[in-house]
Amino acid sequence: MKFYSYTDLSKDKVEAICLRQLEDDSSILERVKSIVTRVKNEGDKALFDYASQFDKVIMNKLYIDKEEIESIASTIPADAKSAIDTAYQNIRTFHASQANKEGRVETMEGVECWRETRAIEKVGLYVPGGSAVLPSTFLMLGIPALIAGCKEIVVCSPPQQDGKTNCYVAYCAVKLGIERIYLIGGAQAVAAMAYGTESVPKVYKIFGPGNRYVTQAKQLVQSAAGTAIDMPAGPSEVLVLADETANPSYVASDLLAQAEHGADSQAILVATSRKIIDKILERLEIQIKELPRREVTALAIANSYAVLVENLEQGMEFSNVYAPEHLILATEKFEQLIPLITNAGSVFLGNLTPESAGDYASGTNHTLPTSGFAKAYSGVSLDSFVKKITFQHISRKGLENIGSTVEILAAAEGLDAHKNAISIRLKG
Ligand SMILES: NC(=O)c1ccc[n+]([C@@H]2O[C@H](COP(=O)([O-])OP(=O)(O)OC[C@H]3O[C@@H](n4cnc5c(N)ncnc54)[C@H](O)[C@@H]3O)[C@@H](O)[C@H]2O)c1
Ligand SMILES: N[C@H](CO)Cc1c[nH]c[nH+]1
Ligand SMILES: [Zn+2]
Repeated sequence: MKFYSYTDLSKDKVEAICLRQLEDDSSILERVKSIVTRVKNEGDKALFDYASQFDKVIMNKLYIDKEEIESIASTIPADAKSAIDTAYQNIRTFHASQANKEGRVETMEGVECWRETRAIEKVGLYVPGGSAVLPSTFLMLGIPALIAGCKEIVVCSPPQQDGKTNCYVAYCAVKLGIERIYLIGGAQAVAAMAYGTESVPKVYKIFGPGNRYVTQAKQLVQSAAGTAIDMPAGPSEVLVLADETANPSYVASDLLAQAEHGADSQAILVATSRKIIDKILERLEIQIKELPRREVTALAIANSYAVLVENLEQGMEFSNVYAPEHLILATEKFEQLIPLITNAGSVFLGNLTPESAGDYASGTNHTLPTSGFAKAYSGVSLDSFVKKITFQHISRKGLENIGSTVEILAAAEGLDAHKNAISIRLKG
């Protein structure tokens, strides 16, 4: 892990180390463009070919239906079933609490404005399944989609070696009432949902995290096909801000938890003394040896760094520039830092709140902006699955009250037809 001392870094250098761009980003874009174009032009045929090329599976059908889903789901071990049930309940409770009805507002006497919520009718959910299959993501996307009332929910997830999905994903589908899973992964899944193919329905908005192919494809179809996306939710990352009250073993475990997602993940340690950094890295070296995914985890750690800061406030200053997907405040003084947070996807407070709890089961959503997009995007929530439509109603009294304001502003813009739409009513 590289090391920096914050006070020695220029502003430009801080910006530079916060960039998540990797060397081959432009080649990923070219590859994704060609995949998306082929799916758009050739539909299912391209999907079958890509399954064989990237997922190493020969598929004779691009999906599994209710009966097969139920049969796969029935093989789930009892403890996993009950863990999914608990996670489902917590995620449902938290997301259901986000459904706030707004009232009507009278901005002037007789001028009433309000918003009504409507579900996005057709949504596409991407459940990652490359280096690890993530049924937890299925819950994170499926539950708010159901609460919102989305009518058509299309689900894509890469085929596993047997050309199917696993029992955990299948059980999530049963719980969510999803009757078809498309076994398609990567950029080709995103393209299929954006343009539609013979088998895959076209959707209005695509949700879900994924590797750099998936994330790049979502950004591409947003501009090329006009498909909305939740946000760029790419390779996982965490920034841990630690002081002398942190537990080094806990911090090491949190850094490794995100690093194990993939070689392009990042785990950033920001600490108030060199001694704390050394202790945490010592623990990390011990823990990593025990991990089954230690090789890929080590690559992510090599792509990560530690930053020495003078105090927690300076640590927050750095964190806000980095804008982490996950921010862990490994300090007993977390309360005083909350007001200083301006950019982060999801925040974990204190020494007993591991980020893994949010990944699976506490209730918050784990689909979050990465690569600095937390500066402008929120993570997935119930809001992501709905549109807020504005309404207004103006009475005769309201027209009299607002009329001249609109007429004068329309005249100022030289738009007489706008002005007339008021004048004609005032006269009538
Ligand atoms: N930001 C978030 O909210 C969040 C949440 C969960 C997971 N994640 C991230 O999601 C990612 C999941 O990645 P994954 O790879 O395990 O699964 P994935 O499902 O995102 O990608 C697998 C697919 O990538 C495609 N692919 C693989 N190699 C390719 C190549 N060389 N060219 C073109 N396409 C290729 C294949 O089609 C394959 O099906 C991880 O980076 C993880 O950190 C992020
Ligand atoms: N940490 C991921 C979000 O970046 C979510 C996840 C799913 N499974 C385990 N972790
Ligand atoms: Zn995770």
